[in-house]
Amino acid sequence: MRIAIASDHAAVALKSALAAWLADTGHDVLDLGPASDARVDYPDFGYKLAAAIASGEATRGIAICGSGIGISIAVNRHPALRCALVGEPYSAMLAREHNDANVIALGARLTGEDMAKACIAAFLATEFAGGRHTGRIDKLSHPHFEETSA
Ligand SMILES: O=C(CO)[C@H](O)[C@H](O)[C@H](O)COP(=O)(O)O
Repeated sequence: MRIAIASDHAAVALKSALAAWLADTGHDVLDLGPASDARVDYPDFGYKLAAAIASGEATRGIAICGSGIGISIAVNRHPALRCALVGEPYSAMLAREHNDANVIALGARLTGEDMAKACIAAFLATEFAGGRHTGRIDKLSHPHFEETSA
């Protein structure tokens, strides 16, 4: 399974550490940048990651910015992507089991390297449970915003 990883300037150091760790543990890693900590805009790298997953260039993705918020919003703009912002492994596991997330987002200014690794390990080890969750995932692909009568 190929894993794409991308960040903004706030998370370059964590991204490099995680990419090296993933490669050391036998994963095929696609590092989509940035290559330095020069200031960049998280949407550009979130969109790059989303495109790599949507095209099949990678199967799963890890998106990192300072808080994880901006880049997770960017990734989720792509209709084929489900990105979950996580800070501990239980959420990372549920993001796969219930939400079939293809990307997790992490906040480098909030989550340390060891916790980030634990989140990624849970994310990569968990399969989508299907069943009652399948229809809910389908609804995410076909959003509807009718007003309720309440
Ligand atoms: O998108 C974010 C906030 O939701 C990220 O934390 C960014 O990394 C952050 O906004 C970058 O901030 P900076 O002051 O430009 O380093």
